[in-house]
Amino acid sequence: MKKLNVALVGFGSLGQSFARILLEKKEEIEKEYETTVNVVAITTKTRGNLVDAWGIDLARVLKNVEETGVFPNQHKTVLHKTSLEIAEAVDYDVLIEMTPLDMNEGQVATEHIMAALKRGKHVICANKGPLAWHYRELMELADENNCKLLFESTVMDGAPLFSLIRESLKMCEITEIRGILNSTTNYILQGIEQGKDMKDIVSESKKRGFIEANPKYDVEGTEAAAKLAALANAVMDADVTPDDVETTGIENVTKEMIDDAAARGNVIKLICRAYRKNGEVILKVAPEEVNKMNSFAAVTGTSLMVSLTTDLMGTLTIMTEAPEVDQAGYGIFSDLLELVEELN
Ligand SMILES: NC(=O)C1=CN([C@@H]2O[C@H](COP(=O)(O)OP(=O)(O)OC[C@H]3O[C@@H](n4cnc5c(N)ncnc54)[C@H](OP(=O)(O)O)[C@@H]3O)[C@@H](O)[C@H]2O)C=CC1
Ligand SMILES: N[C@@H](CC=O)C(=O)O
Repeated sequence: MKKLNVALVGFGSLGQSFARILLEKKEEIEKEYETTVNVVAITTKTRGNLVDAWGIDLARVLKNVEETGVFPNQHKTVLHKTSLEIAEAVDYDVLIEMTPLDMNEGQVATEHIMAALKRGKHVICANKGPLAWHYRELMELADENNCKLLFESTVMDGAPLFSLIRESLKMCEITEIRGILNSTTNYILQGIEQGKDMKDIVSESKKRGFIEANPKYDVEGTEAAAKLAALANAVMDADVTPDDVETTGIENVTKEMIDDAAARGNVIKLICRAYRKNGEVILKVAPEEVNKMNSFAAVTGTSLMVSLTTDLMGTLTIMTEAPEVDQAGYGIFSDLLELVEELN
């Protein structure tokens, strides 16, 4: 049986969701790929870190964290080491980056990823910040060190967006992107329409785990801008950052505006757009009125949709219906399976 050692950097909603999927499918991976996936490190900001070269008892850790919020004391808790030190020193094969989005140039996540790639370790990244600010640099570093940097869950949660483009749109040039890329704002807009209070919607989104650690990033459109920049860098060969995205959030959208739009046969959606103009990639995130007959109007709740306009395959639209954090967990799991297959 081969062994794949994994380090989880961040163990919040997404880290725990991925851990549950890994536990559920562990035996199936062993049967199908003759590979056992071992979690050898889990790091957090405030709960300390776990490191165990023999493999952490993930079921026990999950149970403890779910029930008490802290790690079980049977495991060695390494309090003195930061995530970066662990990324630099622990013996793992794959680092999975799941710390919160930070609009300060995607740090500290970018440092975690660089530390891993420099050591020749593969990386799965759920945090869009590093790709939004440092995509080219990170891909070059991965190439130089013969490593993979995969990031399926950064945009559209676990929907196969990047893998579809990679595997099934070969040699297609993507000339335009139009999407609803942020679940939280889509959910909030629907809540406002139903007369709910913004504070209640935000606290429900927290419980369900899809809102950012800093909810302002969702509401003010910056999370969507980071996703759009990451997507444009990865699939349009752009070299942009979220600072290049003209961004307006939904903080000023009122029930009156939504009702007025409805009277005109429209709904308000936070729309992300990227397109080429005179060789430059233009990026915009803003609330727009969308006709009720348009497919984007049917994207309700946490659902997401992206339309890719291509030179060879026309326009292709992908939608993920009512995703929750577990669909993002699956995005990480699918990246992990790609690595398991590759290393087999
Ligand atoms: N939730 C979702 O539906 C989705 C999330 N994502 C992305 O995945 C990432 C994680 O999201 P989510 O799990 O919801 O976030 P959470 O806020 O629930 O969890 C973040 C985790 O990262 C830890 N952390 C924070 N700062 C550091 C640091 N400097 N070093 C090490 N660990 C740190 C936190 O520690 P502590 O436990 O001490 O707080 C926590 O364990 C984000 O970038 C998000 O944008 C992507 C797709 C969907
Ligand atoms: N906060 C994000 C979570 C996924 O990336 C969203 O609401 O879409």
